[in-house]
Amino acid sequence: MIVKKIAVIGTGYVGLVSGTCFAEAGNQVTCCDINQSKISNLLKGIMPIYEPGLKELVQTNVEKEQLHFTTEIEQAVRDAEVVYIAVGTPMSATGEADLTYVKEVAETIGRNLNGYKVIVTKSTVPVGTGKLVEGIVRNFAPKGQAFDIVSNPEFLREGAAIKDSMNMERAVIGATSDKAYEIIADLHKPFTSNIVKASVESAELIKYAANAFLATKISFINDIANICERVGADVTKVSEGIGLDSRIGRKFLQAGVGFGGSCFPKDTSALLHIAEDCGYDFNLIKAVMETNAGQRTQVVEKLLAPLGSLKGKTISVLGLAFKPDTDDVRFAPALDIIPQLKALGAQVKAFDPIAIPEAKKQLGSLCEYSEDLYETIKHTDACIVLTDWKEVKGLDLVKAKRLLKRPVMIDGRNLFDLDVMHDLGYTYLSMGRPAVYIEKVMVSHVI
Ligand SMILES: NC(=O)c1ccc[n+]([C@@H]2O[C@H](COP(=O)([O-])OP(=O)(O)OC[C@H]3O[C@@H](n4cnc5c(N)ncnc54)[C@H](O)[C@@H]3O)[C@@H](O)[C@H]2O)c1
Ligand SMILES: O=c1ccn([C@@H]2O[C@H](COP(=O)(O)OP(=O)(O)O[C@H]3O[C@H](CO)[C@@H](O)[C@H](O)[C@H]3O)[C@@H](O)[C@H]2O)c(=O)[nH]1
Repeated sequence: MIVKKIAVIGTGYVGLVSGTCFAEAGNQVTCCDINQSKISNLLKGIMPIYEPGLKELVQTNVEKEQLHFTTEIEQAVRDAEVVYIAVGTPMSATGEADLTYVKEVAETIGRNLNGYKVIVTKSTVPVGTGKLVEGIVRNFAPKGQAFDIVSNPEFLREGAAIKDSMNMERAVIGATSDKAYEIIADLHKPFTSNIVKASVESAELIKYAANAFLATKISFINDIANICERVGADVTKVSEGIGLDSRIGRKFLQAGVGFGGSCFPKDTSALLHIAEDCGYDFNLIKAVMETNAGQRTQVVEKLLAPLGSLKGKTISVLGLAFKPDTDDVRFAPALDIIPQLKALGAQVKAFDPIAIPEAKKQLGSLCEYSEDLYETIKHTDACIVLTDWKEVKGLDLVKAKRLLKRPVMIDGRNLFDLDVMHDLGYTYLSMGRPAVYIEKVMVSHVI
């Protein structure tokens, strides 16, 4: 690999992780952001996100002087040979990807183009954004200044971001020239030997197709789970039975409260808009989104079955993050479900080991927060499992039952064994598995 000077614009989950990994591979990397406090914290060694292994890797590369942080984006662009765009592309009010930040950055790059550079989009962007960025850069760049555009989408998973980036299953590179392709392929040599060379448009679509396919697997198994409940089958067995067929595979077949996070909800919606824009009615993806929304309301319906009304009841919610090992709460099930519980008259106590500060920004005083699992459960009428944190998986069920006012658990992640829950005397309603129903929901002794 030939060492490069790289500017990464946007120091969020993707920019910070990929910038750090490029530095770890020996490149000179400057991560830039418009958010002053994010950059000043990073300069003090304070990470803006929770991601296993990130802090240590940042520290090592800052000490080696291979990783730098700045808000001076113009200078970073001027100094770089490769400029990565890693800003957010959030869901707009109408459901498509909002390209405001990408366009802003393209203008900044254009204005500061002082020699040949490869401009790479890592943000998830609709097909055609490569051309859009090219047009903006050309508009603001000095006349005749050469540059190339590359689409190099990101596939990391939150909670496993460093691992995924240092050891990619594949890299996808769509470039406007062979020269640019070779530069970006060379940068990826330390991370993977599987490189898919595609057009810019194909690379852009690969990202959405990958996320939509995974989301489809989840909604498919959730639909099967809903059928299981009606016919007395167990979705975990169905999932195992189909997943052992290598053509299907076992991954992403865990039924539950539906997918959340910063990517699947927004990217399925953006793909629907991409399809609409080219005159294609993508019914499958509409159904995937619809099934997912339904999984959220189901949890509340399951709670109403044993409790009747929620008025005057207190419910404990186990897990605020959209999945374990992250503090990200974007489109987390808890953000939908806690307001539903409140609207039905319940008081809510919520547990999370890491995501409370992020959740508070969204939910405010809608619930009480605690990092103590058993304090959260204590004196509540029922608990709902929303995130498969290891702390929740390892819950002492005997102790939890003693602390609960009623032994009622709604499990949105299918964490516990049905026989165990039955023998312990829980009313236990999970997703796509037979209900464990204790006829009389007794008020148990609270220690
Ligand atoms: N989070 C993930 O797991 C993940 C994985 C793959 C792809 N993606 C995609 O990558 C992109 C970034 O996602 P993220 O989760 O890292 O977002 P994020 O919100 O965590 O970070 C984006 C950063 O860009 C900064 N920014 C915005 N405008 C800027 C500008 N004009 N100049 C400099 N910085 C600016 C913001 O301040 C923020 O720090 C999105 O398109 C997302 O869909 C995300
Ligand atoms: O069998 C499963 C697997 C996942 N999920 C849920 O699906 C969501 C997404 O999970 P995951 O894919 O692990 O998390 P993300 O960090 O959002 O990663 C996805 O989104 C990223 C952003 O585009 C991509 O880069 C990754 O490849 C893609 O996996 C979470 O709410 C999970 O709880 C399920 O409900 N059942």
